Amino acid sequence: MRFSRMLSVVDAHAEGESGKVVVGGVGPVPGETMFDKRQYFSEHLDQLRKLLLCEPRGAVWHNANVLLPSNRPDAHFGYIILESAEYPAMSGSNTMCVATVLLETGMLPMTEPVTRLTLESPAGLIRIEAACSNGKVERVKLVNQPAFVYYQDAKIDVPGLGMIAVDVAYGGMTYAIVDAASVGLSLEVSQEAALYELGQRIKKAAHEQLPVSHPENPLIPGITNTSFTGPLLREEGPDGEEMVRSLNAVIVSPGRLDRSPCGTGTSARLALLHARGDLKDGQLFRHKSIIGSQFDARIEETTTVGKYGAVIPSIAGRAWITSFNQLVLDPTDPFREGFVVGKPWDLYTS
Ligand SMILES: O=C(O)[C@H]1NCC[C@@H]1O
Repeated sequence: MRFSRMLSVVDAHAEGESGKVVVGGVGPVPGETMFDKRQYFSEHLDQLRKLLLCEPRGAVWHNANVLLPSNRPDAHFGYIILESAEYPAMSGSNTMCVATVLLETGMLPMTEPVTRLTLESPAGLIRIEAACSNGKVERVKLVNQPAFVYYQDAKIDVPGLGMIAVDVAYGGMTYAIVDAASVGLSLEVSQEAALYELGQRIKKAAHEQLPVSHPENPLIPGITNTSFTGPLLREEGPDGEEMVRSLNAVIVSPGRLDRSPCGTGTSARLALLHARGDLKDGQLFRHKSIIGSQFDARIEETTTVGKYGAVIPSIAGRAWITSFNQLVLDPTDPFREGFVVGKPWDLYTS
């Protein structure tokens, strides 16, 4: 059999969120930066995203990352991020999967107890500290690109809900952040259908009523996620200092729960907590997902992005390799771009 496509894929997950890492089979992608390559890929190679993420090879809860050589001398590797309805500039759970796969497969050398590396994401450089022991990456701490708040306590009119208050912040993806209780929701898996449906309705209304544009890159997508948040709890942290703890449930397009606590959503929330004075620089923010997995986050520095005050967040979590696959496309396969049943998987146009 002569296949018309073959991709070498290492499947992984970070705190429960899928993150396939394509380590071979794509070939060179034109573009100077990873953002340039992201643009080229979305315009000329989107069939591969569908092959990886759509049925029968993928599922709506899958994400994929394509490893590429970086043109930056200060980056070990680059990667572009493929999700069900967009090519995000950055992704926390996906970055943890990429770092874990690079080190555990030997594509990059592992040093113990800590390996430091730099990856080029479409959003820019992501510095990584991987805690390693006996060949296992036990924890990935990433320092994200700056996160900032577009709108605080903005009112939007949501069909079927009326006027509600939302915050809008960027942390690598752009989030409408809503207090779950304020719209009658609780952060439990039993509420997933309501979370999906309302999350999609809120993000659409926010996208239409609250214009956003990243000051350094207007091509970065607008609001594509809704983060439903729980209350802030203050208690003694593992280092004896006060930490802040909370829950969140992120609805990723086209409408499903992020299984992880969402690294870019946590980054966006960190910017909001800083703007509200609810979190000190360096203070531990422990963010849990609806399945109970957790990321530990901190404000590493403060900075500005255009006219916005911003924070530089660090996010730490764990990832595991789950399988090694050769994904192939038989030229007689009628679904050369996969298929979806139900919700349209159109790329989100901001
Ligand atoms: O952790 C994150 O940032 C990602 N998780 C799925 C959606 C986001 O890209």
